[in-house]
Amino acid sequence: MDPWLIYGGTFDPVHLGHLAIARSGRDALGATVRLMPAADPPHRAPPGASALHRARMLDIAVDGEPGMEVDRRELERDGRSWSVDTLRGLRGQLGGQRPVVLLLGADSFLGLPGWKEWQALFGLAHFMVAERPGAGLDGALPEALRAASAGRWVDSVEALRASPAGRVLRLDQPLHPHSASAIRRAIVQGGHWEAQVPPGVAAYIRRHRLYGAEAEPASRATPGASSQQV
Ligand SMILES: Nc1ncnc2c1ncn2[C@@H]1O[C@H](COP(=O)(O)OP(=O)(O)OP(=O)(O)O)[C@@H](O)[C@H]1O
Ligand SMILES: O=C(O)c1ccc[n+]([C@@H]2O[C@H](COP(=O)([O-])O)[C@@H](O)[C@H]2O)c1
Repeated sequence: MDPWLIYGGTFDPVHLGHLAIARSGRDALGATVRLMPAADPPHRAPPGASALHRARMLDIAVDGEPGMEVDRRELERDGRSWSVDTLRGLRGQLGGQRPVVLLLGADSFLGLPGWKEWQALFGLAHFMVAERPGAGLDGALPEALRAASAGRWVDSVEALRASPAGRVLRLDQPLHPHSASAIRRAIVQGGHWEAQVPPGVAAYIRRHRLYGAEAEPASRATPGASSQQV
């Protein structure tokens, strides 16, 4: 059965690192990747942009990307966006046999023991983990996670296809330096940030003055150019 690949995040804002690992996950698994913005993300400060803006930026980012979709299921229910609730809902929709793969960064995976009902997650989905600068997997697992993931590590996507849940795969991909908090900081401080997000997302951030961004200076606007209005 074709795996269901889901990539949850705050995406505040979506950046090129997100898109790169979404593409890697999609290509490795040969499955559509569904980027799922959290409405009310647990374990972090409230996002700088509303869920509506974050989802629209994702729409812009995936536009024209084959095999990439935005999944709004966490925006369509009330309350905090606990992953265990999301995955149980997904299981209700897909049944128990279809492989479900949760794509996430290594920093998120290392924090798994802090997630709601985290041990139950292994019964609901596989994990595909993307390392990032400062968050590798070698020797870094907290003891509870090391114990819970022992015997679950696999080294090929075929093993993810072969069962519904419970395996962990390190995604083979180059490291990407981008981070949403660094981008938000650069916007506030007047630093360079636009090249770290897709051009349409940069335009959207300026148009809506998100994160304290200034509207694009008139001198840089191209007369007659039609930027995509979303
Ligand atoms: N450059 C990256 N490489 C690998 N994984 C990443 C990268 N950026 C984000 N991720 C992962 O994508 C998921 C969603 O990330 P999130 O939306 O929180 O962005 P972020 O850049 O980590 O944001 P922040 O800097 O605000 O924490 C998380 O699992 C995170 O670990
Ligand atoms: O369910 C939880 O307890 C939980 C705790 C922390 C993070 N998550 C999920 O992990 C994904 C990445 O989170 P973040 O904060 O790095 O954007 C996103 O889908 C969150 O909802 C989920």
